Amino acid sequence: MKITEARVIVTCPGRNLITLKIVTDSGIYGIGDATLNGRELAVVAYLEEHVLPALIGRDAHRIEDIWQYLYRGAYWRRGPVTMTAIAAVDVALWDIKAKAAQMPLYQLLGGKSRERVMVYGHATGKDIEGCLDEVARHVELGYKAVRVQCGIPGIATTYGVAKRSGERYEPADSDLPAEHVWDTAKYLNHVPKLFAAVRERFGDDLHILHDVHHRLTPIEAGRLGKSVEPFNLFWLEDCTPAENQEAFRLIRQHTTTPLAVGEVFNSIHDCRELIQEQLIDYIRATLVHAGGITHVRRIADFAALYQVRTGFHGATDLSPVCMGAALHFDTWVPNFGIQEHMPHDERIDEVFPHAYRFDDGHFTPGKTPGHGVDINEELAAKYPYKRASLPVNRLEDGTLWHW
Ligand SMILES: O=C(O)[C@@H](O)[C@@H](O)[C@H](O)[C@H](O)CO
Ligand SMILES: [Mg+2]
Repeated sequence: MKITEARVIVTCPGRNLITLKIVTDSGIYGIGDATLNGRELAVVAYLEEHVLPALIGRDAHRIEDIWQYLYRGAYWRRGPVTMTAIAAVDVALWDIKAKAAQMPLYQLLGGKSRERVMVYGHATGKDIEGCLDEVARHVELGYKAVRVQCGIPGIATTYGVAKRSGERYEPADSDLPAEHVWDTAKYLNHVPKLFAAVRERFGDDLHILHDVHHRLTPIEAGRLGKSVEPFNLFWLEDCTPAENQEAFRLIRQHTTTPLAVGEVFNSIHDCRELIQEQLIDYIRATLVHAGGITHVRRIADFAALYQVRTGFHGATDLSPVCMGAALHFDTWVPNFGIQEHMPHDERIDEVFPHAYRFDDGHFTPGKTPGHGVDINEELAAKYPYKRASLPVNRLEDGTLWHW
């Protein structure tokens, strides 16, 4: 089955999303997500200049060989741009192979390990009360797990909180980076009160998750983890920047609060020690940014050896193509933990018709051959690209901090 065409589709139905479409001489085509929030056109250039011309004429069934060709053959290995480009090709080829086999992708991976996939939603609020109302709405919708984020008194803008209540949270909200201000002390004094209020109102069974978004030092993360142990969080996410994997040894010495890391990782080398030393409990690296199914399957299998479970990133800046493929992966992977779910804007759902369905706090991926997601190219063309940048973050004294 020869690759005859490979093209990138750039669209912005409410936010920029990049899709790769690979067409074969059998008429079967596959699509992959190539979206890297705030750096979209870098991936487009990488694909169009350095990858797609080399794909034409290759056998679409040789997924592993093409992956190795694009990884080892790049010379300049790893990095978010390279691995997102490779991921888009990889997921499109797995989509093709599953369609050719006339089976849903999870069957090709090894069949179902579960009937449905537990997801967590995002409850945010300008203050604790506002967040509690959003938790109540998610519980009403059937979610068994909710990520809670709220504004911090004395800090103007906080990660994860929409500008206006009820609005969708979109971090890439300006042409050039907006400047946010942060104060760790105010955050550490306030956020345990949020978890206490959630437990008080919703009891012990609701899974509570929280994203620190890389902002603490290791000892501050240890202090926070210890202070919130009474609230039995499902996980504390990105509690400190994880380039230095050893930093998590210090955190682990101080707390049993489960730790999740990895949405910014793009290869197994970013998380090998974290997994091997059991410094984390959930690995978040997902298909679109970590080299696709072929590589993330290696990460998941390695994590299984150390009882680390998957907890894929699933923000709205990852397209329905990534969500669809991830849900098939989640349905198969034996060491599944949880899947992040932020509902996409209706315009995005129209551009990307999909087979996955939400019910009672869980998703099912659908049974259509492939990953079950398509793209309406005519509709996609109606939404031209518009540059959007992620914010930067400064401490109150002006120090450039982690966003
Ligand atoms: O856990 C998450 O979903 C967040 O960390 C993301 O919203 C992240 O900020 C965005 O994906 C960045 O583009
Ligand atoms: Mg996160």
